[in-house]
Amino acid sequence: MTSQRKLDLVSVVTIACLLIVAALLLWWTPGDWWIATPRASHWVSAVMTMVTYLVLCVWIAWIPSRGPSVKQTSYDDNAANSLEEDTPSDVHNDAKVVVLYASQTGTAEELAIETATRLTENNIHSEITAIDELHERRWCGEETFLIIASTAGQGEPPDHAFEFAEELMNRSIDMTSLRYGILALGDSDYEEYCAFGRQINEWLTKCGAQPLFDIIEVDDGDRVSIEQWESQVDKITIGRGDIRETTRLNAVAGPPLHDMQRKMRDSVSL
Ligand SMILES: Cc1cc2nc3c(=O)[nH]c(=O)nc-3n(C[C@H](O)[C@H](O)[C@H](O)COP(=O)(O)O)c2cc1C
Repeated sequence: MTSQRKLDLVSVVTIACLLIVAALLLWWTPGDWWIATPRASHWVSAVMTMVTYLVLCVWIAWIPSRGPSVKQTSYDDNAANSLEEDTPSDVHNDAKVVVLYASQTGTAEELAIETATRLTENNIHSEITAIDELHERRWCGEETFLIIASTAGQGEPPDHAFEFAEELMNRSIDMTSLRYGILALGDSDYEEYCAFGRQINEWLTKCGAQPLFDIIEVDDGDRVSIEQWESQVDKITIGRGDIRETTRLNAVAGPPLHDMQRKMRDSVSL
């Protein structure tokens, strides 16, 4: 329950209690209770009480507009967001992180969901989407992308990202407003180790995007690299505590795979 709801509930309960007390007093006082015209001093104190009450009501109603505002962000108002004084230096003025994934057998997608969950726990807005489903113009916006990309085939992108790699990644786009981090999944047994993640990194660098940290490569699910990624994700902060977290799952992103499913999948891919 939000604090505003709690306040509303307290107000309702208080008013109900006062009404009950008033009814009891009315019932308890027999006969005429308005026995004489009040004295002037009583009128004065009654008027002062009323004025004080009204002033208090106006003051309480005014408090929320002075307090910290809840920032609602949308893609269109990113430019309007301004750096706060307490914003850490490696952090951006965008209150949302877009988690992109390219995945053949689900590991990158699963890690994307975990990353978005982590961001949500850190009170950061996030959005998950497959890398090829993001609208083209988003790549030149003032955004922050966390990209988790695996390599398939012989150094190729996963199937769903094939066209994206062929079309968009061959274009030069102005990405100077974009900040990004990449987690490249691969297996050093393959000649083209983490090739697709590296290609994305190269493309973004060429287009002028700003890396938040060096590309992190994960060799066959290496836990240490994933923990390194998690600690980088934790460093992404907006420096404000008043932003409500929302995670939009644009993609057909099911729940994270259970260990058993993962083991089965790994044994299939071996
Ligand atoms: C058929 C196949 C081909 C792969 N080719 C490569 C490759 O060329 N380079 C590489 O670094 N890893 C390669 N890998 C390893 C995957 O990138 C790695 O297992 C990754 O974690 C899979 O992530 P995903 O489930 O999101 O697709 C390959 C894996 C499979 C099953």
